Amino acid sequence: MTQTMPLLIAPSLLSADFARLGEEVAAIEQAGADWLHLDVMDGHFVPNISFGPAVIAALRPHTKLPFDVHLMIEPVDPYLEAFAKAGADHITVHAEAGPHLHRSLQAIRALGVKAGVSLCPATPPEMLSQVLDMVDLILVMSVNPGFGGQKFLSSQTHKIRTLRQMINDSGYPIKLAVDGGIDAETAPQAVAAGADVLIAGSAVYGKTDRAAAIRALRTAGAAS
Ligand SMILES: O=C(CO)[C@@H](O)[C@H](O)COP(=O)(O)O
Repeated sequence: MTQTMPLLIAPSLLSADFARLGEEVAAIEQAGADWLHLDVMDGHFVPNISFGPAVIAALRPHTKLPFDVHLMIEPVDPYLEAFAKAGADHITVHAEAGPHLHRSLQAIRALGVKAGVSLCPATPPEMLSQVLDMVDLILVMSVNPGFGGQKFLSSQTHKIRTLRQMINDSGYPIKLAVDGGIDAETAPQAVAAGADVLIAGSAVYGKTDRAAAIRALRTAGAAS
């Protein structure tokens, strides 16, 4: 499939140097990123703990990039307001976290934030058929959530394709993001299947020249 939508690159802060987060955020804007992806992990929904709203609020003055906050936490509803106040532009929740996805999406939009929903590798795309009118972003996990640096699961390309079709059929302007194991080798598969946002941790923050890493992803995506 030829990419006709603008391809957005969202580096994941999870692979940044946590001792220098303010500088790492500013540097990625300079390097040409479109969004900053912030992975929030609770040690319960996923087997890792990252950071919470206080860190996000502290980083907000360091960049004008949209903050794409991915909540891998359960429960999620009690924390939505805190992440909106911290400066999130998008809040993505997991369909598997529950208890009521519809209610969570309503709450995110009521806070004036764009609403996203993410699917783990084992979750079928049809789970989203009843909420397409309520989402601005769908995030397909192409690894099991919890850690950076894992291998891209090619099995997820079929799901990306199905979701692209569902989005096009719906007529809603929903972004389709892919997250996990994205690099210049795997980006073409994700984009060819219909992704228009590439989230990448180690392939950007893991490199010394982040601008070159972002360009490499754009070039790879455009070549799909
Ligand atoms: O949400 C997650 C992991 O749970 C991702 O955002 C990873 O942080 C992506 O890292 P790489 O696979 O690109 O290194």
